[in-house]
Amino acid sequence: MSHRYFLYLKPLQSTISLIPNKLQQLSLSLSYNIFFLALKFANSCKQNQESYPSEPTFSTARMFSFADTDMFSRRCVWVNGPVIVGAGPSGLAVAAGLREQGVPFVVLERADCIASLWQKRTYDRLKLHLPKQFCQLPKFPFPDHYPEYPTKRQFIEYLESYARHFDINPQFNECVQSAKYDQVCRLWRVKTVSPDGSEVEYICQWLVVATGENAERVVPEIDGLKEFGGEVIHACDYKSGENYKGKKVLVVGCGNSGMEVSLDLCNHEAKPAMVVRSSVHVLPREIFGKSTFELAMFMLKWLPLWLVDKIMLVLAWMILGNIQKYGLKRPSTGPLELKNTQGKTPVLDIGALEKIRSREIQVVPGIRRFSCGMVELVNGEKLEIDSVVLATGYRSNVPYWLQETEFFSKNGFPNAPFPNGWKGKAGLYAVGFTRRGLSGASADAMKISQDIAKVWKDDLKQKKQKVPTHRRCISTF
Ligand SMILES: NC(=O)C1=CN([C@@H]2O[C@H](COP(=O)(O)OP(=O)(O)OC[C@H]3O[C@@H](n4cnc5c(N)ncnc54)[C@H](OP(=O)(O)O)[C@@H]3O)[C@@H](O)[C@H]2O)C=CC1
Ligand SMILES: O=C(O)C(=O)Cc1c[nH]c2ccccc12
Repeated sequence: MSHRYFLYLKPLQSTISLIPNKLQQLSLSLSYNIFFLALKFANSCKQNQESYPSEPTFSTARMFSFADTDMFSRRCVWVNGPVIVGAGPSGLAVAAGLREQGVPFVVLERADCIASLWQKRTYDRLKLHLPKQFCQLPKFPFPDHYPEYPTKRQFIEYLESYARHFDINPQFNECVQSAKYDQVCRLWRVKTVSPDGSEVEYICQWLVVATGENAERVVPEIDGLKEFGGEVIHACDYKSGENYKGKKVLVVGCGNSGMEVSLDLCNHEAKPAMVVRSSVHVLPREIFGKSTFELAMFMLKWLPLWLVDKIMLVLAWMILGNIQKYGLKRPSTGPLELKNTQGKTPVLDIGALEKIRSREIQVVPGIRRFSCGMVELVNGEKLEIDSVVLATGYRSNVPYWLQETEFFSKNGFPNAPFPNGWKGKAGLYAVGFTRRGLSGASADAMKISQDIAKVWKDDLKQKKQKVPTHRRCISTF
């Protein structure tokens, strides 16, 4: 189906690659002409879209490949529609919305599969900890038989079927190195590199950043970690506790990852100690049989955030008791306000607290330094340990590749506070950076696909109108 739209100008490329080196320099000036010719060509094809009667509703983005300026080493691809960077839930949701509205697109993905965070960087026993209705993407619900909290496998299968349903076929193994807006041609230039070293430049009118809040692991520098000598992994490489039986494992961090890794280690008869260096909100996953998250969202419809926070804390205290005595100090800011202001997710307890109470998970304060086979804590206590799991969180990687400083801040999140962080200038969009989980990503995705589709359709209408006018002109002569 896509063949008709992929026009690789092979003859041009091979002709040029035969030109000797000196002449290649000369032809650089020509290449801009080639570029604009290609743009014109692409635009005229867009204009003639209605002349393809058999065009499927699910059309692939038309891409025109031609020789590029960089000594012709990099293939250049014109994308007649948006480029979406990232094939996680956010990127897929935008792609689905565009597909529904007949807007072509290209999805670029550095990994060799969709949703690589879920497929490759999560542990085996992971379950979504929000109920399924908050985790499904637009226009395609979870299968009815899915449980309230789908497993990682079920979620991945859902995403695979989502991509299949909307005929989304990302360009895998293409890692975006840089993206910048070209003021001259008023288009985005997105450069990718593949594992074999081949490079491609995509040129497009719209750029959708869907690389996520968790694109890179955070690995803190801790004194003496190099001298430790034992195994040190990040939580994203932790699959299960089966190889840790009987081992003393230091889990650094007490977010949802730290808690769930510690719990999994316990369930595999390992001996975890979990570092809590500051404070943490722990809430039960359910209150009186109802999801805590759902309850909070419901209350937020009627009550101010500070009051919902107070109610949540009273309920948490009633159900969990005083957790301070186990070393789990609560932050002075309420759980929802903390999530909103600092992006720090409260822990939704799925059993770790029980293991903390029974001392199967030991809670320890911050780390002073590591030494051979040992860790020294800030209270001076020394522990012998076999392994370390760094559950120290994730960060966005946008500043490393997007050459733009107005819309995105240095931390890789949009500057504008929710709900304004989805749309920048010059066709730039961000999806899945609202710190509101998958439902936040879905809401962004719907706004973005509608916004782009509107311009796309207006453009098309204008061009359609131009054609008959032109014909009329001819007929009067
Ligand atoms: N089942 C599910 O749905 C799951 C969802 N998640 C989600 O994934 C996201 C990421 O969670 P997570 O990986 O836990 O990351 P978080 O960023 O939530 O937590 C990182 C933790 O590491 C601690 N930390 C960082 N550096 C150090 C250090 N040098 N010494 C000691 N502690 C340190 C932080 O402490 P401090 O607060 O003091 O900085 C914090 O407790 C969250 O949104 C979470 O909800 C995660 C796991 C499971
Ligand atoms: O998992 C995340 O990162 C989310 O943003 C969603 C989320 C999980 N648990 C929560 C508790 C309060 C607010 C949002 C979340």
